[in-house]
This record gives sequence, C-alpha cells and structure tokens, in this order.
Amino acid sequence: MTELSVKITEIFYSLQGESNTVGLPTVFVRLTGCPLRCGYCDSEYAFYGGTRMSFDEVLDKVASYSPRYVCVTGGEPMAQKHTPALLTALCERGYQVSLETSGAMTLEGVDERVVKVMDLKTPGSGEVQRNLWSNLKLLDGRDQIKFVICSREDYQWAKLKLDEYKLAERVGDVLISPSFGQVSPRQLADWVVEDNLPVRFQLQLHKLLWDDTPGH
Ligand SMILES: C[S@@+](CC[C@H](N)C(=O)[O-])C[C@H]1O[C@@H](n2cnc3c(N)ncnc32)[C@H](O)[C@@H]1O
Ligand SMILES: Nc1nc2[nH]cc(C(=O)O)c2c(=O)[nH]1
Ligand code: SF4
Ligand SMILES: [Mg+2]
Repeated sequence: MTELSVKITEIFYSLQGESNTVGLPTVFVRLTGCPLRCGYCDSEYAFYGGTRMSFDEVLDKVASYSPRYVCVTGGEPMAQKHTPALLTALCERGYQVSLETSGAMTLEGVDERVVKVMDLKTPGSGEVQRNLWSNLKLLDGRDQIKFVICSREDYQWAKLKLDEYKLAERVGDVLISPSFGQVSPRQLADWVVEDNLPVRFQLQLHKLLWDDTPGH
C-alpha cells in the first residue's frame, strides 16, 4: 500500500486559543489550502504552498511534543481527501483530537472520537452560501458550533439560526466571538448578556498573548 500523505503548512505546540478547551496545551496541525475566502481570515498564509508529509512524518512530529490534545486546522482541513484517515490515525495514538472546520464539506466519515468545531459562516464573512446545513445532523453533544461575528447584522443572523436550528440543544457548546479587530469584544459581550443568549463568548486567547504571530 502506498503511504498516505497530506499537505501541511505548519505543526506547532501552543495553548489552545479557541473552543471549549481554550488554555490547554495543544499541538496544532495546520493543513494547506482552502476553497473559501472569508474576509477576516487570519490564516491566509495557509492557502498556498505547504509541504507534503507522509502520515508517519506528521505522527512523528506530533509525538515529539508528547501532547494530550491535537487540533487539526488549516486552511480548510476537510478540503484534503486524506484528512479523515489522518484524524483516525491521530485518535489511534490516543490523543484527544479536535477538528476546526468551516463545515463547507461533508463531515461524514470523520471519526466518532474527533471533537468537531464547526464554524457557521455568517453573511459578514462573505461565505455564508458555503454553509452545508446538512452537517448539523452529524454533530452531537461533544461537538461545538461557532459564530464569528463581523457586525450587528451578523449577530442578529446568529440569533435567528440559534433559534431556527435549536443549536444550543444539538451540541456541547455554541461559541460566539468577534471577528478580530472588526467588532469590539465589549460590544458583542453586551449583546450576548442583554439577550441572555445560550452561548459561550470567547476571544482568541493566542492573539491576546502572541499578537497573531504564526506558530502560536
Ligand atoms: C483559520 S480557521 C481554519 C479552520 C476552518 N477553515 C474554519 O474556518 O473553521 C480557524 C478559525 O479561526 C477563525 N478566524 C479566522 N480569522 C478570524 C478573525 N480575524 N477573527 C476571529 N476568528 C477568526 C475562523 O472563523 C475559524 O473558526
Ligand atoms: N493558539 C492557537 N489556537 C488556535 N485554535 C484554533 C486555531 C486555528 O487557527 O484554527 C488556533 C491557532 O492558530 N492558535
Ligand atoms: S474557511 Fe477558514 S481558512 Fe478558509 S478562508 Fe475562512 S477562516 Fe480562512
Ligand atoms: Mg488561527
């Protein structure tokens, strides 16, 4: 059998800056390439280039940090055909594996053990039409849904979707955060409190700590 490989932008060890494992030491595997173009994307450097690595090379690099948590991100990880197999290989090694995804591609075939963090793209992202709503039925109480808010209109849209799809009842956490530098964190926090929204508000911890430097 030929060995499977994936295209990788970076593998690094840092503190989880997002999701409900925020603050936990985590290895990040950032896969190259994304078919979306969210206006706020902070990972454009992962759109092109990258290095093709065999699964063994990826697994060895991850193991060199002896992590408990591994976060597979990108780019859009699900845009590479071998990502589901890589996720399973990471689970087999005993890591607690999470997947950061736009949910624009089907999540069918993703290992049950993987915690899926699916970003529902808002109108303000410019990619709302890419949301694959059928993915919602593949999420369960261990998974998370995320809204990155660019404006008051985005906030109102998120509120509607929360209600329409009963999102808070489907997943472990619905996360809401400001698009960095676009909406004031305080403003978004006030809206959430005012409306008693069933969400977990968050700021990207790594940006507060390390100022958006790649590799953190
Ligand atoms: C870079 S993306 C990679 C995974 C996948 N492509 C996605 O969009 O979920 C990881 C997460 O960072 C978020 N993100 C990207 N740029 C951001 C910004 N400027 N402010 C806040 N969150 C941002 C995305 O919305 C997404 O939830
Ligand atoms: N520290 C840190 N935490 C993160 N959580 C999700 C990230 C991502 O880019 O997907 C990320 C990232 O780039 N850095
Ligand atoms: S889907 Fe993710 S990686 Fe792709 S452009 Fe949007 S935020 Fe960036
Ligand atoms: Mg990031």
